[in-house]
Amino acid sequence: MNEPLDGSALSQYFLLPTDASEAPVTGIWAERRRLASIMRTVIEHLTVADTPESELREAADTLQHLAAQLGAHPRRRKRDDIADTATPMDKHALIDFSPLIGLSNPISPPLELTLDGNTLRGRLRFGTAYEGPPGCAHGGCIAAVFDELLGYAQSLTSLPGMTGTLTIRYRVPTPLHTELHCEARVQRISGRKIFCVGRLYAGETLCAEADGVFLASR
Ligand SMILES: CCCCCCCCCC(=O)SCCNC(=O)CCNC(=O)[C@H](O)C(C)(C)COP(=O)(O)OP(=O)(O)OC[C@H]1O[C@@H](n2cnc3c(N)ncnc32)[C@H](O)[C@@H]1OP(=O)(O)O
Repeated sequence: MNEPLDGSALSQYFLLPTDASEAPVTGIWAERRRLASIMRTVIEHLTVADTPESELREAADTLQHLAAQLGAHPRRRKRDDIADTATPMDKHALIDFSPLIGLSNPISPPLELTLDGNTLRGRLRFGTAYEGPPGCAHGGCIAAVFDELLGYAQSLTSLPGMTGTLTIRYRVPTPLHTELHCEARVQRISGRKIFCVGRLYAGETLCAEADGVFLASR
């Protein structure tokens, strides 16, 4: 059974977290994002800079102090995030810690998503921390981007499921420190199975393609 998908209908299900049309985030989430952004820069410097031992020691001591300070607070419950999403200013909260798109998660590249009709579009840049072959992105990191991208595309159907199978075809090496763009869409739905396809480009160059089968919840 194939079901047609209507982009305008899909867009109302999900607020994309990094959509440029969204109002700026302020307060605690803005500070979380700022901290994550600075941490990304620290990671980049750690992986590329020829830093002297004394400065590395000083940086580690400083971060150790910060880690103890941040760790002194009680853990937030996931439910707090979900409750936050009920307020207009905190609607990003549910996905802000995603490892791929989360602006409050320093391990995210981050991948920026926007919905364009039935196509989900993404932009990202891999830093040195994502290196696989010299100068190129790690294949596992590329797969993770596709899992998120296709995963979001299937979520927009309002039949959100989990990744069952993700197949990647790596066409050419994906460069680091380069603006990349990607796209995904739902190809068809058959029972609980949602079939998605996606592509990743550096400029006009097709770097990788993905096919994903997602299984909607019973
Ligand atoms: C807020 C939203 C934001 C989303 C963005 C983030 C996206 C991130 C997505 C993820 O990373 S999800 C995490 C990675 N995935 C997993 O951990 C899934 C682990 N696997 C499972 O939980 C189950 O194996 C799964 C739900 C995928 C399937 O189990 P079921 O018991 O529901 O499947 P079942 O055995 O009933 O089979 C139903 C149909 O699906 C087929 N099928 C089962 N497993 C499959 C599979 N793995 N791949 C493809 N097809 C599969 C199966 O052949 C069958 O086809 P037919 O109906 O035609 O007979």
